[in-house]
Amino acid sequence: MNSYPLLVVTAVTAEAEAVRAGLDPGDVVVEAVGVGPAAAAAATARLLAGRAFRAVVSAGIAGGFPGRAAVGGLVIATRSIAADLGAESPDGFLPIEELGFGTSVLDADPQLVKALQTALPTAITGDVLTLATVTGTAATADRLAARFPLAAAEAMEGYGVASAAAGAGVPFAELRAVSNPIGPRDRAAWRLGDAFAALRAAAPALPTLP
Ligand SMILES: O=C(O)c1cccc(C(=O)CC[C@H]2O[C@@H](n3cnc4c(=O)[nH]cnc43)[C@H](O)[C@@H]2O)c1
Repeated sequence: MNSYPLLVVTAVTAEAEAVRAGLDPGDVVVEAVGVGPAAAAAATARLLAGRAFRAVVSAGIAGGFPGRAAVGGLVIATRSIAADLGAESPDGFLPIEELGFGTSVLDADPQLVKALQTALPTAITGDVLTLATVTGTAATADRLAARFPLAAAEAMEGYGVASAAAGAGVPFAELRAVSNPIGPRDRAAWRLGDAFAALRAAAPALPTLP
């Protein structure tokens, strides 16, 4: 492990506070960087340009694919995938790879994934989708589940944070606590308290990351 601090970025302050509540002061730098991939990428790039960090973790709450990730549970990303980066066509969605403009898939650092798995043995591991629009219908949920058979969760920042990390040459990981099932929008049913409690309980694993 190098001596630089770990950077943990969340979307909103409530997520950052849940992570900080599980840490000793000074263990890790935790910053809220905004909602969505663009805000997350821009703010993370700025943070990485201003100070040396040994790694960056995108952390926060997420939707879980029913039958793959339970509400209140944790998901460690193997890959962060920009699921809506591409083009629609009459024959279905065309990812950016098929348009010839780069990649929609960014791998998490294998050493960070392994360290998170060791420290958080009850967490599940899978792909985490990044979307600019929260899924709110059964049809979209089913379509995403079929397109991404290894996806356990969706959130709005991971791919943006991963892009900034790749640009800075810093290892990246994503850790999510599931607040709601992915499907028909029912904001009142989001279990924010359970997800924040899971984030807080997971936080002591963060300073152990290489
Ligand atoms: O309403 C509140 O009190 C509140 C407190 C803290 C956070 C929120 C958010 O809405 C956070 C937005 C954040 O959550 C991720 N997220 C959660 N569920 C999903 C989902 O089903 N699909 C996509 N993203 C989800 C996302 O990363 C947002 O940045 C509210």
